Amino acid sequence: MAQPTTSSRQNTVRQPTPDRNRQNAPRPSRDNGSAGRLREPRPSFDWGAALDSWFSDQRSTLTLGVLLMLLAVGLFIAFISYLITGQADQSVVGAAFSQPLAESGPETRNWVGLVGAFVAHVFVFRWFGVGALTLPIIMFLAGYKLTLRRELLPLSRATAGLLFLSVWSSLLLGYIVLVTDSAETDSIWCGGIGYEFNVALYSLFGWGNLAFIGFVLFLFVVYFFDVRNIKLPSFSAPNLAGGVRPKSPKRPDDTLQSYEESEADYEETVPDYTAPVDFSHSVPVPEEAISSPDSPLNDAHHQEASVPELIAKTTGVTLTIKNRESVTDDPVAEPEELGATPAPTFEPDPFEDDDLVATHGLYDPTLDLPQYQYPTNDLLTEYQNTRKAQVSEDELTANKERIETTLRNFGIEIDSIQASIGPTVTLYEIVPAKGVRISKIKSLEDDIALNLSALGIRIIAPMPGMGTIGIEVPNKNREMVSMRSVITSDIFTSSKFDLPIVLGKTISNEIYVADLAKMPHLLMAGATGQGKSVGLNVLLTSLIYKKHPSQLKLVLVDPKKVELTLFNKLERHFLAKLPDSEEPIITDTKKVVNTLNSLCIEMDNRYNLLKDGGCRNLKEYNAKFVKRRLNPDKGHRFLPYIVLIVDELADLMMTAGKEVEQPIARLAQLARAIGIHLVVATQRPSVNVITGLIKANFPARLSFKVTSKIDSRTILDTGGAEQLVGMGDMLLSSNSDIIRLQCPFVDTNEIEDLCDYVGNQRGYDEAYALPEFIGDDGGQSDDKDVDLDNRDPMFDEAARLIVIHQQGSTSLIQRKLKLGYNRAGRLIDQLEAAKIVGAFEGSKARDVLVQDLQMLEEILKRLKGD
Ligand SMILES: Nc1ncnc2c1ncn2[C@@H]1O[C@H](COP(=O)(O)OP(=O)(O)OP(=O)(O)O)[C@@H](O)[C@H]1O
Repeated sequence: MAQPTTSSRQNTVRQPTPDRNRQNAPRPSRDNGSAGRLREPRPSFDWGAALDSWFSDQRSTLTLGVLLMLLAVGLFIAFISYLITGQADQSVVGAAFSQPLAESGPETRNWVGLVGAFVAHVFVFRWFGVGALTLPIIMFLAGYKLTLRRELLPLSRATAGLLFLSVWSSLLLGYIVLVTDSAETDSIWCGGIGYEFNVALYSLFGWGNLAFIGFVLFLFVVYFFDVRNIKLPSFSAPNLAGGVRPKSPKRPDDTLQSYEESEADYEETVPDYTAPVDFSHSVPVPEEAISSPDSPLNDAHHQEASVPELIAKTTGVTLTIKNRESVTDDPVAEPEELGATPAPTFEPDPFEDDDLVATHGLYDPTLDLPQYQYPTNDLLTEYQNTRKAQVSEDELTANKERIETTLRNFGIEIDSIQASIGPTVTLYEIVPAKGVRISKIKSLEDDIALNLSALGIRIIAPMPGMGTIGIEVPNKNREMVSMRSVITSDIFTSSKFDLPIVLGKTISNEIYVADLAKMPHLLMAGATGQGKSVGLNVLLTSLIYKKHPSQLKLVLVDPKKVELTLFNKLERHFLAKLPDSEEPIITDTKKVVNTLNSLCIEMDNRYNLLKDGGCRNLKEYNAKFVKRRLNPDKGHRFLPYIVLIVDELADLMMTAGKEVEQPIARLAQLARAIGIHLVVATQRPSVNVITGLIKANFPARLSFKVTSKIDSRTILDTGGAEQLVGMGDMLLSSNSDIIRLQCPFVDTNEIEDLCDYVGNQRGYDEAYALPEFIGDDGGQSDDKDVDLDNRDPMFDEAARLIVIHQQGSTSLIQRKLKLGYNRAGRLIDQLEAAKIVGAFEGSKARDVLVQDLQMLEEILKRLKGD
């Protein structure tokens, strides 16, 4: 049987507290076994946390951001002014310290007064010359980022570049001023740094100074632009007549994400193949059009272009397109021009091109919703008077004496006993006298509990890694661990886990944060009213506080129909659902089965994507996608984590049995690598609910108080959970370690505020769509009477898309044409009726019945003629 332990494990972090670390030890004295006084370590002010919380407050960042931008504008004006009027101001600045300010002020000619003149004198005259102008630019960029939470330019890169420019321009201008002997009049342009540098070295190297300055520039270019990424052939971009490009895209980073952007207008212009293009509109191009070595399309960037753009490039026909909606109406889309063979894949993948990162920067999924604000701490209640467990010295002494007496009555002598007070229980650690067998103490568990007349005694014999025995005794007055106290803790805020969940406080008051991604699934049990729902809310709250909606999707299954309803409001941010379902939270058993199967399809799809991308797991895959190494036109996309929460497995197992068990087990077995994680809760941890198949695939298990030792064994493989004291008191078992935790408390009104806060922000158009899954009974498409005379306006475009991709999938239409599920579904029905795609075949994509665009155009013409 697994030995209980309180040791930490790989995927958890605990707040180091003095007593667990045995350094500052706020423990009772060991002398005579008498109760010691528990001393609190003196709290020291935590600057890091204070700064963090200051920066997480939007008011602070807004104030600082606006201030920085105002300062930047002021400085910029002051510097420009100094470059014009600086000669005159130099004497004023020089005299500023020797004469009253009232006299210096009016003499200043700088547009920003004496202060402007003074600051400019230092930065421009003393230091960088005209290069000082970069400083206000950097400040402005930083202020803009703080204010609007988005970047005008990548800040760190721009800062590095601009700082280099300021120093380098100073050096170069310093050289020019020196060799032209114009320091009297022009040293203001180069500043003191550049001039003094050149003066110091000129006598030694002469014109070698210039060579040095040139070399510095060379070094900068080599490293800043990382020449390894520059592919020489791409320097000579093909110069084709005609083409389209987006009119001044707002941000390069936005090329792959346009959820919040309106469609850009397009104008006829000189082709610019390096300009970012919205991938969501792009489709692959027939191979012939690309594979030819002298094809203008044989370049990484060209894959990003849309069909008409590509046609324009291949044929030389120039399109004038105001809006992409009109693309398919354009008569130039002659299929012959494109070549007849549809070949949706490219080999080798021209996307393997670092230039994309150099041009667009790294892909940032959070730019899907750039204005998204993470929830603030004040949404959670700060409970007063509940901060510390109240265990009096009398209680400690009494318990110690009773433990000692009880043990002595059974003939067990002890050397010492000491206590650590936790939020719910106090741990008495006993060092038994030499020769006492530990199994003897363990066997007396019930007798000791009886003598201490307290529920919830748990004996840990021996304490792992120590020669001691632990006895946990519940406190008379327990501490309520508020959600706010754990969410705002350093350990949680600074956690770098992929899916950090804060599970509560340990016996030694350490905050316990685990990584759901490493668990990788969690099975939760607990009799009714013991804190399971609160536990699930805590878990969800942790994730929502830490994750951006683009990084995490939740699938919520709630057969009880009441527990998770509040999370409805997160539909367009965090929730994922089946495309045809109305409700984002799944309550109906049939739908649950479909959802689980749909997740299995998502899992298979993700595995295929990983295989295509040559990655072993989600992290590697996303990292590669972020570096723009995976081509979105080949179906690659940033994959958010998916967390499936099932509140009440028992209900489902009773009604659907195997239908539920199998997909859950399959997901639990395979889904960890592709970022799908399961949290399954049940009131009834009996073997027909937590079957062997399910249990075997959930290594991490959490138990609130259960009603019997058998239940405890079912969930934890050991007793103990029946002795918990309720209200969030729980045991976590993972990798055969068992640890007792007090779950934080989060109330429904806090959840409501949190969901309102997130839900009221701008979100995606709809919930994250899981793949279609239709069970044996078919389920959808009740009326198949499709009227082809009444075709959707996007019919032609959808047909071309399907034929070019040779993939009859609704989600392809949805994604590429940016349509809702229902409309895409109607389109696919119409395409089926027009015999362009085949019939629905369960989870497989439909067959495409039309082989090439030429055939398709004939069908379309016929349809129009009818
Ligand atoms: N971590 C906690 N700290 C303090 N009190 C708690 C905690 N968790 C639960 N409680 C108390 O226990 C009550 C019941 O908790 P909860 O609703 O989570 O139980 P449950 O196990 O989900 O019950 P059911 O299965 O019937 O829904 C809460 O209303 C709250 O008063």
